[in-house]
Amino acid sequence: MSEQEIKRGLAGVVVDTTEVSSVTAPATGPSELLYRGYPVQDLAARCTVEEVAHLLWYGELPTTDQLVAFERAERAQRALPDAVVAVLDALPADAHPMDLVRTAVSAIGSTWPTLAPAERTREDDLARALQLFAQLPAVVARVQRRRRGLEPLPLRTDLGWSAAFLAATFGEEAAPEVVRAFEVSMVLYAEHSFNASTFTARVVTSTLADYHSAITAAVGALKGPLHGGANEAVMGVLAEVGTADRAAEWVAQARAEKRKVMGFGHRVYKTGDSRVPTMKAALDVMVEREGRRDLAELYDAIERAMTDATGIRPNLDYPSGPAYALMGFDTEVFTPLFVMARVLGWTAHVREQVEANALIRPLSRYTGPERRSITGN
Ligand SMILES: CC(=O)SCCNC(=O)CCNC(=O)[C@H](O)C(C)(C)COP(=O)(O)OP(=O)(O)OC[C@H]1O[C@@H](n2cnc3c(N)ncnc32)[C@H](O)[C@@H]1OP(=O)(O)O
Ligand SMILES: O=C([O-])CC(=O)C(=O)O
Repeated sequence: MSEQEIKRGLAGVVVDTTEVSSVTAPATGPSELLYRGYPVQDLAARCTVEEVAHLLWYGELPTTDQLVAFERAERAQRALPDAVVAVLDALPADAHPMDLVRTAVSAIGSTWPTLAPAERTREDDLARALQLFAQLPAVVARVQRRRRGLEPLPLRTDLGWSAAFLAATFGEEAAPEVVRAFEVSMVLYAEHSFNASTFTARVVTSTLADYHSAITAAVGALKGPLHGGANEAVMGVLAEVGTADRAAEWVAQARAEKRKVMGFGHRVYKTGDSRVPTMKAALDVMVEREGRRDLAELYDAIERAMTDATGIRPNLDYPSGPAYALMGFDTEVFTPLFVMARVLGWTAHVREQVEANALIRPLSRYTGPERRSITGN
């Protein structure tokens, strides 16, 4: 057993099967991401987040009647429970938004009964998933407004999930192209197989722990800058580089210092993240709207400099970060936006784990001191 090859970070290890999504990343040629068989680009172009939620949870895109019922159920649950509002309001206003979101998910969980594992049903799990999907926008909108000293606004129920969130955050209905750009980002962020946060949710679920423990842990895993936190960290890169003409020199310096450039590289995709072109198109819409050619030039220059110097390609966080900035979000709120979408994938995987559970418990190779005795006092 001790002679087994160690795959640090589980790189390249297939640990289970999944029907939720597939990531194909050949050594050469284009990569592909499918949600239950559908290319993510097609879903981003043609579907709402609500339709994608239905697909991820139930395995199929909704019929017209199913969508009406699904939207009605989601809209009915948008208001936060009083207990969750009280918890959020008791936390420091300057706490990192991801800390507030993580605590909110845990607090939402406390409003549900803890079920014995044998009592757990698919219906109950899906009801919890729907509530999280419906209420996370209220949490994030509240957090964003509080950072600006603004009173929270209720989520409107006459608007779709994305439009209602943007209206509750910024106090007015967003233009249709902004809603679409945001919606595209949400569809692209919704699911990505066994990434670190989803795997975290599956590990917690594998112990038969409760639903919200798994999702709370997943939020924690997403916060790190090697994973979801990179969309926030990208803004630091753009700010440091400053202007397009400095990109090549800055990248050379980062390489010399062996610094990771946030928003670039990926554990699975080595020839490019299949989601980037779609998100870049959404960013371009925001750039045109806001008249920010300077930002687009800076973005392109850093990408070119990275590709020329290292061959390392951008991941989804690279275009998402500046797109969210142009939509008007604070940088620290970018990863909570990722949570709002990825909760769909996490909850789909939690259910899959429950339905074919095996405790996730790998082995380690001990490299500490040899067996020894306690001597003296
Ligand atoms: C939605 C998402 O979560 S996507 C990921 C978001 N994360 C980021 O953008 C953070 C920046 N990127 C990274 O740190 C990495 O690319 C990761 C963590 C995402 C994947 O990394 P791994 O698969 O573990 O590869 P690893 O970090 O070992 O990198 C392999 C080589 O490429 C280099 N490399 C990888 N990414 C980067 C980067 N962003 N900047 C500079 N060099 C990089 C590494 O330094 C390493 O070089 P070496 O072999 O000379 O030591
Ligand atoms: O798959 C990964 O490792 C990271 C990622 O791109 C995601 O979670 O969307």
